Amino acid sequence: MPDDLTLPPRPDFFPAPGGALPQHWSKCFGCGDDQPAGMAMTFTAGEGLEVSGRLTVAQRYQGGPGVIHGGILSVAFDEVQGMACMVLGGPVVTGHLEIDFARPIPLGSVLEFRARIDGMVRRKVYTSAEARIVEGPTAGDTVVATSRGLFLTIKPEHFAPMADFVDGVPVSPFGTSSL
Ligand SMILES: CCCCC/C=C\C/C=C\C/C=C\C/C=C\CCCC(=O)SCCNC(=O)CCNC(=O)[C@H](O)C(C)(C)COP(=O)(O)OP(=O)(O)OC[C@H]1O[C@@H](n2cnc3c(N)ncnc32)[C@H](O)[C@@H]1OP(=O)(O)O
Repeated sequence: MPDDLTLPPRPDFFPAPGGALPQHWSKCFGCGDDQPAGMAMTFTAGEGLEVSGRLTVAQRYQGGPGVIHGGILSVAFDEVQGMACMVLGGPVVTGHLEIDFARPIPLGSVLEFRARIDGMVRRKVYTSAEARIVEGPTAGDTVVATSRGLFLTIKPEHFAPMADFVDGVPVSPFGTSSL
């Protein structure tokens, strides 16, 4: 990480700690309630710049025998670190994401993710996150996976060339929540 990073303020529009965060896009595979095949993650604001996310590890997320697929875990980290960027009040996309898979995560577990912005320079937003199993046979305080991400702030027009590929009219596009 560069050493000239700054931290954004926690904005007035951000919910109080424990408050639900809106979806960023209702057709999102990670969090959208207009995406039946998706992962239906939910998010709440934490203290300071922290954001929490929850994922129930469904049977269909299996990778190795009885455990979560690493790609699914990567989606969850992408999502929660993207949501941590919501304090910026504008859109971001992932430029780089890295994951450390520290412990096996059994199917049926409920994972809690905590993420935050560690610093920014120009359009670059450096984030980190960790996951714990909060429900299930191996639940505990152990960190089961960690992640670092680089997000780039973008203009909303970034998505304009892709508009024709959206699968139908979103029922409830930006700024909605299934909570
Ligand atoms: C997915 C929908 C998101 C919708 C968001 C809408 C509203 C929501 C509001 C808040 C967000 C809330 C929640 C988001 C939740 C979940 C997020 C999921 C996010 C995703 O899942 S999103 C899909 C995967 N993602 C992509 O689809 C990106 C494809 N990609 C590109 O579109 C370009 O690649 C882009 C835009 C990344 C950069 O392109 P660009 O031309 O704008 O910028 P440029 O190249 O000039 O780089 C500027 C500075 O970043 C450095 N830099 C760039 N890339 C780097 C890399 N990889 N590693 C290290 N440094 C990198 C350069 O070195 C330079 O650094 P320096 O300033 O020091 O010179």
